[in-house]
Amino acid sequence: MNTRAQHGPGVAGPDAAAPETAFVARHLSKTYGQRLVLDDVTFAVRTGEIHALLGQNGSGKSTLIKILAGQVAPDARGRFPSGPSLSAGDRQHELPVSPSVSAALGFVFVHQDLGLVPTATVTETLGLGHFLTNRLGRLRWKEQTSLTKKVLEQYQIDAAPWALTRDLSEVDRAILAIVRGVSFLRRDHSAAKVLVLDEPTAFLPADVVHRVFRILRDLAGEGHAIVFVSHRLDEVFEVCDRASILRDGVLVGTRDLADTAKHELVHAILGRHLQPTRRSSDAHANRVAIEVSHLSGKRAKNVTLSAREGEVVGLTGLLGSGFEEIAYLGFGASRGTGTVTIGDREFAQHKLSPHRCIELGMGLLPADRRAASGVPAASAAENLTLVEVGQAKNRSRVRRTEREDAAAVMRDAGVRPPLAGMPFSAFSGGNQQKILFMKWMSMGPTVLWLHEPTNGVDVGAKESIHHLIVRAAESGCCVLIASTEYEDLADLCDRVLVFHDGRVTTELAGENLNHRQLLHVCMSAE
Ligand SMILES: Nc1ncnc2c1ncn2[C@@H]1O[C@H](COP(=O)(O)OP(=O)(O)OP(=O)(O)O)[C@@H](O)[C@H]1O
Repeated sequence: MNTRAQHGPGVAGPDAAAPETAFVARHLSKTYGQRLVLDDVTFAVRTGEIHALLGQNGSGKSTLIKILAGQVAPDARGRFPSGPSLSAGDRQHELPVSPSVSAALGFVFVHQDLGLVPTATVTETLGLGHFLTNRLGRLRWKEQTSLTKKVLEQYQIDAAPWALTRDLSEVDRAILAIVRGVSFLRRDHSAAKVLVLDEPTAFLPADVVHRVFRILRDLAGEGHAIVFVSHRLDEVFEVCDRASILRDGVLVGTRDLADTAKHELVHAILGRHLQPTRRSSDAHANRVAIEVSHLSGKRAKNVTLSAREGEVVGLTGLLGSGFEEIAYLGFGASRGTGTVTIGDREFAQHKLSPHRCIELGMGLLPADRRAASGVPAASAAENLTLVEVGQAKNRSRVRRTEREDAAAVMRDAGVRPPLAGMPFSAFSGGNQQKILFMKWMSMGPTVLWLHEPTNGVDVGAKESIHHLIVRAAESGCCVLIASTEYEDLADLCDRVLVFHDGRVTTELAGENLNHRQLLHVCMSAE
């Protein structure tokens, strides 16, 4: 193992002049109000490596990246006498730098929010900063468009060059942002040497993730450096060479991943080991909680399935295979055909509405928690009691419940901080998800649909959400999880239904249910 990367916080990293060092950021501290969110971090990355930057939600990863990008100024002095600096190649700058100096030092960023202009076309997005022009400075649109077409083909993006980025699917927007970053590095005479990707795979299905990884490996092979932020540790082990770990703003170590086990990495991130969530259930003896028959929608075709009280059932497949639609059809949140039976009451799908489903004891936690689930400006307590408010005749009773119970519920679910009056938007993604989960649990549901319940949440929050799911099932709730997180499905579910082309083609349970088998079945269906 190379000891140069093993420095802790505050210890000078490798010499910037060493040939294999892509950049070193030294003595980064950042205080917001009274809170120190980065504490004298020194972060070094080599050329030709894919370097993971890991840590729980709120550990300081994005702040560090924004300092590199020139979007956030670090504190002038940390606990050490020398101020913050950034060295890349043979250039060294005191921090803060402006975004243009960051670019001149060779940094290219794909931020968490992707940074695409919604009203820009695909061609404008890819061409920005290096449009083809003639000798008079006029744009050569025809050539630019055919260049865009080639890039779209090369990276298998399903879009027209003139399409607006806001009209692309979430997946295509994410790939477009990554490809734009990559094309900066590959451009002739480009100064760009370091690609920084802040959670690029959060919304990407497994097959697309592998496509992105191939691109990243090629870039690293060409001598570029890549910083990769992710909460998905399997992906980190698959594509990264080394990992630096932030815990509460402190860089607790840099590890060579070939010499590190997953549990060691988890321990470094959390400062403790995970509690296992695998469970055994005997739900097969329980009553059927929900039955859907011949359900069809935009993608789902004639799907029939049933699940029992206390059972955890996974629905999976490649993105677009139809599994992700069932939750919304079953909850009456999108239109289709077929029937849904809850208890002994059968409903035509087109007669279902979310309001009716809630009355019947169903809940749905959608994947897009910000836009489709939580109310950002409302407090945690208000979000927690939203279902009750919708159903209640007496609003003042609800307000009392809100005041009295919210903090206790939040503590019980491990929400940090358990401040009932804090706006929902101020919580990290993982804590938002715990609040929304508890919102549904407060009505004692018989059936709970979850769509990608741990998307973008850190390894600790994921553990808490898994425990909440297990607890819900143990209390008799039937939980149906639509997800492409194969390892989680294998850990949590009694059985998993795999979709292909809108239909359930395989059911895995017992010994056959493990993440490798799930991945294999999903990919081979393709
Ligand atoms: N502009 C800001 N003002 C006040 N506090 C901030 C600001 N930006 C970030 N923070 C706080 O700084 C801490 C670190 O945030 P940061 O976004 O860097 O974490 P992160 O590790 O990237 O988290 P995630 O994995 O959720 O993206 C958090 O507690 C966050 O609430």
